[in-house]
Formats: sequence, C-alpha cells, structure tokens
Amino acid sequence: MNAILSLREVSKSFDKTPVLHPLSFDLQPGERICILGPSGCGKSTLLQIVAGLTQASGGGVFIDGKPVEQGSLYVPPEKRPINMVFQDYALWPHMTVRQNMAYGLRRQKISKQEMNARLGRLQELLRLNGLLDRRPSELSGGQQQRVGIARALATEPAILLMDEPLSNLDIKLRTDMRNELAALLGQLSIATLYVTHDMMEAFAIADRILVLRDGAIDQLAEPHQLFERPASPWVAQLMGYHNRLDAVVWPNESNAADSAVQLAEANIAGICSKLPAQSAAGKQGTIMLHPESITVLDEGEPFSWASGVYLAEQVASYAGTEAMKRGERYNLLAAEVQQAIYEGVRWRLIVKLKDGQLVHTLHERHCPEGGRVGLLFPAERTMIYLKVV
Ligand SMILES: Nc1ncnc2c1ncn2[C@@H]1O[C@H](COP(=O)(O)OP(=O)(O)OP(=O)(O)O)[C@@H](O)[C@H]1O
Repeated sequence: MNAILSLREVSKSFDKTPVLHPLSFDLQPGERICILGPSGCGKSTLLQIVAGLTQASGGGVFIDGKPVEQGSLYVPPEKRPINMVFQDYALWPHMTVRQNMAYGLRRQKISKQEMNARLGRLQELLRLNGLLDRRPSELSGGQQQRVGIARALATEPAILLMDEPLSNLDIKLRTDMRNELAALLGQLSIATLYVTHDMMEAFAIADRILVLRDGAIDQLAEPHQLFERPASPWVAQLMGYHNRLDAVVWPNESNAADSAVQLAEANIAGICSKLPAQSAAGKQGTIMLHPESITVLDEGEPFSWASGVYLAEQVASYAGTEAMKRGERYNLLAAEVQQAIYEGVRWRLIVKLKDGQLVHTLHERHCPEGGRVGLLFPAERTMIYLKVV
C-alpha cells in the first residue's frame, strides 16, 4: 500500500535550537497515528509542518507520493489536501454553526445541492441537529469541538490533523468525547495524525502511536506493542510502568526474551528490550514494573518459598488462573510493607525489597505496616534495560 503521507528526515530548528531531529515515518490511507509526548517535545511543530503552517528546516514531506515540501519546493497550506482541528476550536465567533462548517467549502467548486448534502451528513454524524443557526458562544465546549471537527471534515480532506482536540474540555466530557471520537474516526476511516499527551486518548484513537521525546521518535508501534514491549525506560514510564528499580543484568544473548536479572539478592527472569553489541553480563541495568502486573501475596504457603522464578502451574492458585499459560514464568520477591494508602477501590502498598528499594503495588486488602508479603509478577511483564554509560 502506498502511504498517503510520508515524512523523510524532517527536521526543525528555531534560532539554531533543534526542536525536531531528522525523523521519518509513513501514514497509510485510513490509518490513525497518535503523536504522544510531554509538553514541549515538538508535537505541534510536527503537525504544523505537515499542514504547511510552519516550514521544515530540512527533509521532505510527501502527500500521496508527491512532494509538498522538499528543498526549495513548498506548497502552501490551502493547496494541501489537509484540514486541521485545533485545541481551542478556532471557530469564527461572528458566524453561525452552519457558516463555520461551510467556511472551507467556499474555495471548492461544488454545487449548492452537494454542499447541503455534505452539511446534512455532517450534522447527523456529529449530532449538531438544532444547533446550525447558533453562534459558537451559544454552544458548550463539547459542541464547539464537534463543530470544529465537522468544519474540518466538510472539505473531505485526504488527511485530518488534530492538535489536542479534547484538552480544553473538562475531564468527564473529555472521556465521553474520546470514546465518541474514536468511534467516529473508525467509521470515517480517514488518515489522521492526532496529537495528544494523554495515553488513554492515544490508546482509544490510534492504530499506531508515535512516541516523541525531545524532538525524536522513541518508538512507533501499535498500542499493545507499545504497552507490552516499551522500547526504553522512558516509554515504559509513559505506559504506566511506574516502578523503576536498579538491578544487575545477565542478558541471554541468543534470546532476549529469556534474560536473567539479579534484583534484591534474588535471580529473576525478564525481557531485555535490546541486546547489547557485546556481552553485557553482570552490567548495571534498570527494571521497569507496572503496579498492575504485580500480585501481592499476603498469606499462605509462598512465604516458605525462596524468592526466584516459578512456573505458572506452580503459582496458579496464588496468581489466579486466567491468562496464565503452562510454562509461563513468574518471579517471586519477598518484601516488607512500608506504607498502605487507601485509594477507594484498592489499597496502594508501598513495599520494601531486601535491598531497600521501594515498589508500588495495588492490593484489594489492607496489609499492616511492617508485615511480610510476596510480590508475584510475570517474567513477560518484567522489562529489563541496560544502563547506557
Ligand atoms: N515559533 C517558535 N519560535 C521559537 N520556539 C518555538 C516556536 N514554536 C515552538 N517553539 C519551541 O519548540 C518546542 C516544541 O514546541 P511544540 O509546541 O511543538 O511542543 P508540543 O510538544 O506541542 O508542546 P505542548 O504539548 O505544550 O503544546 C518548545 O520548546 C517551544 O518553545
């Protein structure tokens, strides 16, 4: 399949300060890519270069295989088959909803009949019935954003750009709109680049997520790949792996998915994201663990067991049998409860490993401070990264 949008070595500097390092990726027809990253990492700049609102400092942008920016060639925004939805809606305050929606169509040579048909379809799709004669000031935030989306779709662009379209809405409305938008974009199947700093939004909307960090792509992958195999501790942190622990790593150089780690005086198993060029046995590393993937054992037999690696069938009665496969490995670590914090549905237990490192876990019961617990977590979810020195 030919990409609808291709970026090749696109870079951008403002006053000699690099904001985007040369980056390349393709957006396929009908695909939705979310650009995820913290404030200031260059997300909006990237979107604006694609839209033609900002010129790149280097590299090329291609739409449907044809350059729109390359060397001295630069196609202005209005000549690109692209439309954008902005964070602050950017509606014309003096125009009605209908006039706002039709605004982009004035350049297109379409009949009045076709225009009315398109506006009618969008009015249905975005649930704007009864609002067409209102001005933006007479609409709620969610309704204003739906008008912004309808306006962007009216010209039937090949590519839709969305720059944090939900970030001005309150939390409840944002969640509702997120699900609504995910359904809508799925239905439209229009190639979309969607900027957000909200992981849940990216998960709901994206076919693939592009993680941008300091103007460079850290990882571009499907949501489940990003969650299951975060390429760096940084991406892991973004995915909610909030436990970052120091460990000694013994990578298995023929099979990265079967590496050993020494953590808190125990040997455990995990997945090494990248194998080192040369033997890294015994090197310092980092382990990232998601609090949700840790089962806290606070009573029963496992206390007599040594910390280490166990097979699924050995721990099935403690870890629950769903999603467990025979032969799958689990790590068990002894720990002591440092603090128990009530969070409504569950308790957050902050526990101390034998080497003094702290781990955050979630548990359905309270555990007394100073009490002994076992932490059981799958090797599959134990992410190992070698420290770059
Ligand atoms: N016109 C400009 N002149 C100088 N610096 C700029 C300009 N536009 C953006 N920058 C800088 O480029 C960097 C990236 O900005 P950008 O708006 O692309 O980030 P972002 O990831 O979209 O952030 P946010 O999530 O806060 O909107 C920031 O450090 C910003 O200050």
